[in-house]
Amino acid sequence: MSRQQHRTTVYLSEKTVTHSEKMDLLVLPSILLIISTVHAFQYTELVQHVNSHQEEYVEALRDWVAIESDSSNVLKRPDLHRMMEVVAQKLRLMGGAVELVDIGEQELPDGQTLALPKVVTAKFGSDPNKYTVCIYGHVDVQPAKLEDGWATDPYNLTDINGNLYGRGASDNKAPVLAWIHAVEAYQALNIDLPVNVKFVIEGMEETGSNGLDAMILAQRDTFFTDVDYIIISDCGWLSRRPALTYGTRGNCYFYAEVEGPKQDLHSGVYGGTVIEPMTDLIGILDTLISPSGKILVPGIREAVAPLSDEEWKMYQDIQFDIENYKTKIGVNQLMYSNKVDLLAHMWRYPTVSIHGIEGAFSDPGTKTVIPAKVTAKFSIRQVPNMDPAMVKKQVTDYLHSVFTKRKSPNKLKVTMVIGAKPWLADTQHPLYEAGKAAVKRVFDMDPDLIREGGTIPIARTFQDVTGKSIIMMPIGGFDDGLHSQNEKMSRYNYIEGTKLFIAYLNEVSQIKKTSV
Ligand SMILES: CC(C)C[C@H](N)C(=O)NCC(=O)O
Repeated sequence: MSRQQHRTTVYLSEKTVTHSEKMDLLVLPSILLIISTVHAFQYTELVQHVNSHQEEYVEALRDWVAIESDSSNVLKRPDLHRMMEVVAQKLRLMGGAVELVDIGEQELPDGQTLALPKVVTAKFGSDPNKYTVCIYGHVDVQPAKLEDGWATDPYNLTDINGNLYGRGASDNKAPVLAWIHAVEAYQALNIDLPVNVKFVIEGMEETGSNGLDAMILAQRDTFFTDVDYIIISDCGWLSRRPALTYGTRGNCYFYAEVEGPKQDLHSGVYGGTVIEPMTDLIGILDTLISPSGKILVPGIREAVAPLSDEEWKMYQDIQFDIENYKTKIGVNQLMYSNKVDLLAHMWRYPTVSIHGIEGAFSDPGTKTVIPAKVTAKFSIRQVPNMDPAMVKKQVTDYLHSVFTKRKSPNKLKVTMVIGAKPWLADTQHPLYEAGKAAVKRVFDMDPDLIREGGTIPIARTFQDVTGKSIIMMPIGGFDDGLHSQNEKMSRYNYIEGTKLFIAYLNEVSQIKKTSV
C-alpha cells in the first residue's frame, strides 16, 4: 500500500468509526473490500494506461535504437553524445530536474584524448516523507554490423512475431525506457509518485563505465545524499520465469600486444626466417585456460570464495533446463553436465574468454601475411574474493614469464583496461521482498532469485560509495542475445516490465522505515 493509499485507509477507518457506533466484525470485510478496490482501481488505471500506450513505447524504442551509440568505437562518439542529449530532453519534457554531468575525457591507447559522454541525472519529486530511489541504466551499446550475421538492420528496430530486434533493445535501452514510462504513467494519470525517483543514465557501461566512479564519489554528498535505494535493470531472466538478481560477476579486461618486425611481411618470402608475433601470441594465450576450463594463471583459483552448502542448495532448487539452454545457444555439449556445476560456473566462478586479435587478418579470402603487431583481447570474470589489482599483477607476471620461456625477440606488452569488481546483495533485504510482491502482482508467480554472469561495473561502486542497498530487477528475456547477432526485446517483456516497475515503485513505498 503506498503512502497515499495508506492515508485513504486511515480515512476510511476513521470515517467508519465516527459514523457507526456499532462497528463490529461484520463491517470489517466491507471496509477491506473498499480498500482493496481503491488499490485495484489505481493499479488497473496504470495498467490500462500502459496497455493503451504500448505502440508509443515501441516507437520510442525505435528512435533510441536508431542512434548508433556504440561506446567502444571512437568514430561513433558524436552519436553517443546525441544519445545522451535525447535522454536528457525526454526527462526534461517530463518535468524532471535534469543535468548533463561532464565527466571529463578518456585517454585512448595511442595517447590521444576524447570527451566522455555526459552522464544524465534527473530528479522527480523531493518529498522528505517518501523514500528516494535511484534508477541506474545505460544507453550505450556494443558494436553491431549487418555483416556480422544479423537477419535485420541492427539499428532499425524490427518487430517479428512480437520480438523487437535491434542493437541495444534489451541491453539496455528498453529497460531504461520502461522505467521512464513507468514514471510517465503515474504523471499522466495525476497519481502521486509513491517514492521520489532519481535517474542516473550513462553512456560508457559497455566499456567499463569510465568516469562514472569519480562522478558518484564527487556527488556522494549532493545528488546521492537522500537516495535510499538503488535499482538496476540491466540483465535478464534465467528462463521464462521473472527473476530478481542478487549478484553479478566483475571483469578484468586485458590487452596483450606482441610486436615484431617493423611492418607486415609476405609469408612466402619471409616465413621460416622470422619469429612471428602471432605465433607467440597464440602460444601465450593457450596457457591461460585448459580445454576443461581450468584457469592456469597461478593464484586466481585460490582466491575464489568456496561455494557454501546454502548456495549449493539454492542452485539445486532453481529450475534450469539444460537441454533448452543448449538449444538456445546452438551447442550439443557444455563444459559441465549437471545443473549446479553449470550455474556455479555461470555466476560464481571466474572464467577466461578470448575475444579477438587486433591486427590479425580476419577478412574473407586468403591473404598470406605475417602481421607485424597483434593485440589479443581477453577478459577474466571476477567473483568474490578476487581483487582486480591482484589479478592484474597475476596475469601480467604470468604472461611475461611464459613469454620469456619462448626466448622470442619480439616485445610483449600486457595492459588491463577494465578492472570491475563483482557485486553481491543480501536477498533478505526488504527490497527483495518488495520485488517479490511486485512480480507476484504483475506476473502472478514467484520470481527466481538468480545471479548474473555478466558485469555491471558500477554496481559495486554504488554500494561501496553510497552505502545504499541495491536490487537488480531484470526485464530482459533469457534469449535476448545481448552483445550478439539479432539482439531483441520481446514486446511482452517490455510492456509487462513497465507494469512491473510501476508496481515496484508502489511496493518500495511500503517498506517499513526501520528497514532502510
Ligand atoms: C548481462 C550483463 C550484466 C549486461 C551488461 N549490460 C553488460 O553487458 N555488461 C558488460 C559485460 O561484459 O558483462
